[in-house]
Amino acid sequence: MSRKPRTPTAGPAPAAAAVHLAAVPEAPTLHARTVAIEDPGELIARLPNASASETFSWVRRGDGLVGWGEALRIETSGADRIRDADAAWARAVGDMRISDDVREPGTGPVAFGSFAFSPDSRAGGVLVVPEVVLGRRDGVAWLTTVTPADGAGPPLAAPVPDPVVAPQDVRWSDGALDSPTWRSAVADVVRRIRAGDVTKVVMARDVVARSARPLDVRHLLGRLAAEYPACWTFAVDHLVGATPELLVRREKGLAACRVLAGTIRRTGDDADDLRHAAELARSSKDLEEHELAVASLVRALRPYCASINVPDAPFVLHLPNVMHLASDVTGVVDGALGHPSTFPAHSADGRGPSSLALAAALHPTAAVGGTPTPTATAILAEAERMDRGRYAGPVGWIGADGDGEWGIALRSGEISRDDDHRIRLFAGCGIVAASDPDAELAESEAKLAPMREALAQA
Ligand SMILES: C=C(O[C@@H]1C=C(C(=O)O)C=C[C@H]1O)C(=O)O
Repeated sequence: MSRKPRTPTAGPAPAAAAVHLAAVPEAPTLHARTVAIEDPGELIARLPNASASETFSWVRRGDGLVGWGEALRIETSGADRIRDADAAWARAVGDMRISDDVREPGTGPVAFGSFAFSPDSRAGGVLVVPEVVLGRRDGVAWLTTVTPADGAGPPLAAPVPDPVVAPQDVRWSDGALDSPTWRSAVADVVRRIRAGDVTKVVMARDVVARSARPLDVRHLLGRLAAEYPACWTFAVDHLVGATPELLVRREKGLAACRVLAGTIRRTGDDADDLRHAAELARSSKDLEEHELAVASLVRALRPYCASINVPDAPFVLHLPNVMHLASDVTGVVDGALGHPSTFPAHSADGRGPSSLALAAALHPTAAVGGTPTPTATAILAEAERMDRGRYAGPVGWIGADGDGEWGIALRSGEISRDDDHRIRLFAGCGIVAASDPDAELAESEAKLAPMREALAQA
């Protein structure tokens, strides 16, 4: 983990504070203030034109959070990247002055975060507290500002944003592997599964897009939120996407996870799609893949929960591009089970680990790694021949009491830090003994569709 003071930007924004595990005496105390506001309209439409590293979103069906600017940044790396960030956040909120008139999940200071899939990735992990957060939930709207306690901060009103810029002349190129090479890598993995080395391996691929104009995160967010309202449309530190999969939400002592595994493509014909949905719900290949994913999630969640509810059978989640087998698993988080809260000051009742500590315990799930996890992740790292970066890692937000929501960063892309015209998109598929490499290539294309379409000009 490293301290990273923000590079100063123009305008009246306050200087960013930095934090690490030890006390940082020179860092200014931050003041987080939340006030109720009139309905701001579409949250994403209120984002100003900030850089990709200072634009934040976590929006579903119009509710959620958007943020901009950077008041505090926590960077981590290695195997403990998620737990270290959780501990640093607990300390940071302990040092803040907080005034919160609204007291809903997502009010008070929040940190948006994203973490690399692999402990070995150079992408590490990050939590950023924006200078301004705009939120809405069930008809209640609020604005939070985070400023040095002794300084003047941004005004307590959302700015009028400037026009969104669409991409132009987008050119596509291969990522680490071209399609035929990825297809044969999948065929090799199928052979290893049939030989009994492993049961399931999730194989991902990347493609690269370059726009003649710099990419405007708000364009991508707007398109994704409009087309995929059932997904969580996110932006954190250059990573942008709309994921249908919830790694874990923790709210008032209850954990909720949405596990997806088992996929078919949409045809565009409703009657055909309904027939395919029924086939998906009966397909032994997909049901087996799904059961593996649910069982591994439940195994990882059990040590933290007094009770867990697992549905008897999955439902079919219909998205515009694909349909998935889905299970919503819930659990009552219990701090008395030997995993006390990381937030003692905020959870004196011992309500157990924070949302981020739970994310650390659950990542990587079988849905994005495979089964058994250690063998599967070793095989995928070798077979994919790329660093996944933050794709398929936890992405979401955490509040001052440790509650928060963490999705799995799927259906997403990472805007290059060196070239804001360039974005790398990712998609993966669960490979089992019965997998057909051609069908998996087509499935990966269907999973790339949301981001490919969001990059379209008009
Ligand atoms: C890995 C991805 O998706 C995952 C794999 C799925 C599958 O193989 O059926 C379904 C949903 C996700 O858990 C992706 O979208 O990149």
